[in-house]
Amino acid sequence: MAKVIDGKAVAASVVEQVTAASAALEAETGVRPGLAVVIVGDDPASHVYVSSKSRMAKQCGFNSVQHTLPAETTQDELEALVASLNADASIHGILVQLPLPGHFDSDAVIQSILPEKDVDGLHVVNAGKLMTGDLEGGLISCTPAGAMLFVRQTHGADLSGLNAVVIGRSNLFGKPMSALLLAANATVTTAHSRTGDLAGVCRNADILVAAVGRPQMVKADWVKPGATVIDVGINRIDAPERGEGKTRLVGDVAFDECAEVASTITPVPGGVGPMTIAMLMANTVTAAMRANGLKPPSF
Ligand SMILES: Nc1nc(=O)c2c([nH]1)NC[C@@H]1CN(c3ccc(C(=O)N[C@@H](CCC(=O)O)C(=O)O)cc3)C=[N+]21
Repeated sequence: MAKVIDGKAVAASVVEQVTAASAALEAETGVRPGLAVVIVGDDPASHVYVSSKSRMAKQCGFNSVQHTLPAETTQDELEALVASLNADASIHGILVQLPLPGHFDSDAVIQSILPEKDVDGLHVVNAGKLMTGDLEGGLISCTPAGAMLFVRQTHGADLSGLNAVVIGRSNLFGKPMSALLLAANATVTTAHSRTGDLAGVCRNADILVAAVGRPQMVKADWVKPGATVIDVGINRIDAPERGEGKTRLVGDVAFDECAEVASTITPVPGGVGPMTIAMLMANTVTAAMRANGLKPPSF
């Protein structure tokens, strides 16, 4: 049976470091890190995530502000809000919760955020810094940054000689994850829905990262014996065994069977999810310290 990574515990230790850095910033400059979270529309799942982000921000000692806009908000109105947050010196991090309702040009909204306040790491400037190996100068997308912390805890900082396979190629996760693994000297394959013999490709992986959005798709015979398996999927499926109409969260990995083959594996829930929020806090304190001429710790 594989070692199961406790994402909540690792996230708690990151949050502890963030809280200390935030207190040090405030003691030295009188400035509290400011995080603005913008949510448009009334998707209930999004509201759950946003409230846990606000709660965690307060726990870190941040000034946390939430802007809740109606679903009918226009592109111009949303970009005007971002512009006012860009100009607000008390705000160091801006997160626009995705997905936005269908009538928005999400990319235009994201690119309107100042790169130094883009705590999601989605601005082309931040994506470009990551792709060109400048890991210290920009802000890195929270979920891959969190997944990478698990990888470092398991394998150390140098992945020389190890094969890593990332299933998924989104700008939010797959591409930055592949870039981080490559920067750590892994030999990286970015697999996706059009990959041939996906199972065979995955069986080569010493580090297998699944971000496909298909419940329990990765099976035991896709996993190299002794591999590290990181599950980035969050899928809600029916759970009639829990009672009529009940659901539960599962990842993209068939956990029980893969845990028999892997040496280390992350659970869902309690794996990458809590780390995403912790790394958002880390990016916010990083942005606030840089804005005030201090060198942030490395997380
Ligand atoms: N601009 C933007 N940035 C994001 O980072 C972003 C976003 N939009 N939109 C939605 C997704 C999703 N996301 C999650 C964060 C934490 C958990 C999390 O903590 N999950 C818990 C379970 C939570 C539950 O029980 O529902 C866990 O995995 O243990 C999940 C999902 C951030 N996202």
